[in-house]
Amino acid sequence: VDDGSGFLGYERDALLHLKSGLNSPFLDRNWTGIMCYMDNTPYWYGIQCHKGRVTGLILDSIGLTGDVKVDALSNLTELQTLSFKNNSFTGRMMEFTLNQKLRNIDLSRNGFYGEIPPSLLNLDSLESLQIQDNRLTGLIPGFNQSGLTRFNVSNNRLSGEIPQTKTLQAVGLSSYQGNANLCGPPTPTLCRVKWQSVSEASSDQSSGGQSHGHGLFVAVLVVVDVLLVVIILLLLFTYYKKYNKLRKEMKAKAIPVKDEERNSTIMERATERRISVGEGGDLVFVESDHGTTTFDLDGLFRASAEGLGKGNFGNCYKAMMEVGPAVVVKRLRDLKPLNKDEFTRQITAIADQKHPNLLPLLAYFYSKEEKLFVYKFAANGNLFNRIHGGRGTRERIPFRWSSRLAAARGVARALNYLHGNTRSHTAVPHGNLKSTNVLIDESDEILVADYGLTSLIALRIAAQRMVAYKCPEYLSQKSVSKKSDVWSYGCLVLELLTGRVPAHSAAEGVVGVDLCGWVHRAVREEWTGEVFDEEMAVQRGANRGMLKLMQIALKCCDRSPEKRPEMGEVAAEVEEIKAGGESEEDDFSYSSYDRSVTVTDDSLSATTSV
Ligand SMILES: Nc1ncnc2c1ncn2[C@@H]1O[C@H](COP(=O)(O)OP(=O)(O)OP(=O)(O)O)[C@@H](O)[C@H]1O
Repeated sequence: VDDGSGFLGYERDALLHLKSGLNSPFLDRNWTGIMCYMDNTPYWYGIQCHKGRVTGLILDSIGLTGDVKVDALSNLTELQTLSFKNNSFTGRMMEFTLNQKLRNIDLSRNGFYGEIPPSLLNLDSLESLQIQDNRLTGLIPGFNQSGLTRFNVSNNRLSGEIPQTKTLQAVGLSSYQGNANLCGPPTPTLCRVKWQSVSEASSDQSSGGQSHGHGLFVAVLVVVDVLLVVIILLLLFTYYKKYNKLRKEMKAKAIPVKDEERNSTIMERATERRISVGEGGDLVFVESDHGTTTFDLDGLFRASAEGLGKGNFGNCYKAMMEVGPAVVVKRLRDLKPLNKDEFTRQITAIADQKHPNLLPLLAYFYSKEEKLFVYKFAANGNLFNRIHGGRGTRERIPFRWSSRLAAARGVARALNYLHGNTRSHTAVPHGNLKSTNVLIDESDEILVADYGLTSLIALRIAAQRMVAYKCPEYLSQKSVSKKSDVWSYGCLVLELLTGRVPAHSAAEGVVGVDLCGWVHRAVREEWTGEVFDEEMAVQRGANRGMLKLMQIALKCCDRSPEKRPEMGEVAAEVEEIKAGGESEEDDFSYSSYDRSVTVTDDSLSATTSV
């Protein structure tokens, strides 16, 4: 019921009901309190509102699993946009009979199966239907809504003739590709052969030469089918026997790590602890300090897994084994075509990178088809959620200045190490620094993840997907360097200081900010004081430190790479910043701070070269 506060209680209940089936700790933390008030920016992640009513639900790429609760959606009668793109939903595709205002539906890149519900034909306002990359079967209903101009059912298992409606014929061939059994225009396949059942075919046999030929054809088909089934059964039987043998061998070969091994080299340990699964692949342990003694390949494959999300280079799962700490398994895709030795060399280089602020690689698995990385699980999530999650709700734990400074310090130390400025012998740029790749462990230590992938990912793919905060020279040259890392670090610090979602990580429909441009403008136009996240300002004594950190970040975000400082210099400057005020001068709190006062620190303005 609309109680006058600008939202409908039953829509909120419907969303909470929907959430209860989504298995998402992130939404559990974020979807609390009031979802939206009148036309203000919604408090809940992925919600769009108009006059307190839910008009959009955009939950893309956040690793949602399970079934969608259809009865919950039925209560969102003002819904115009629904997007669950790139998650791991399964179940039948839902009907939207009570969501008559739906204009955009995007369920692409999930595991929906079953038929496309014909009730979608009654959605008169439908403009876009994106259901590609699922497991849908059956015929395509005869969509004929005149406004439906964006339609994509590619990469499913649909079959039969594409209906000859104006709407379905107007969209290109690419909308249908990847469905082996679709026929008729716009595909080049003719729908000539009408498949008959065996009984129909044999009853036809008495009626002339043509049906005799057809009967022969069906008989050949049956024989081929039977042969195929026999071959498949034989293969399955052989595979089962081989699998059982390998399991027994594996159990016998698993060797526990001994204390004296801890100081041996990675390669020695890798060789000694190699657990062979025959031609299938190896699980190689490169780190013994994080409970790796407690699992083997079999245990890992049997562990219960929870999807953490789909990244640009593969999917991440949290694996919980019967004993020992949870680990994270990253299933890599789009790798360079490296042979096993080259792959091992690159991994050894990654595993060799050891720093308290780098997420440790525990083990890896290599087979021709599958490459997995096993990492320590960071129990307190990632920096993106820490900065932005649960805003405006009572559950939000404030992210204070001192903790943000600690995060900036941790990342600076890690990058400085990767850039070869400390003991590290090989200097490899990170190339993909962003707040979801900065993790927080159970003791609130900062752990930078995804380092070293530049050497493994196919160049063409890396060029498209790396560098979340894109620096100007990356846009023209498509290459990553230490200087592009420095730019990314500057942007990450600005995200920390402002609490704003940067443009690259904003979900569709959620407004993100070009942080560098925005803060540079604030400095130029002399309203710097207003860009700081209010949440940290409650703590006293942070004024000078915050300004100093912003000054460093802006230097890192210089458009010209040569003018950006080296990571060593940056790390040293960040180390010097004090978390609290030790002098009167440093006292600062937004409660006593006039936000209209401009902070025109000369040195700050001097750093901007935009
Ligand atoms: N070791 C870990 N412990 C806890 N959470 C993790 C761990 N590794 C990854 N995650 C989380 O899992 C999710 C998916 O991670 P993944 O690295 O696959 O994607 P991403 O960081 O969003 O993008 P990219 O592939 O570009 O790095 C992210 O939210 C990430 O923070």
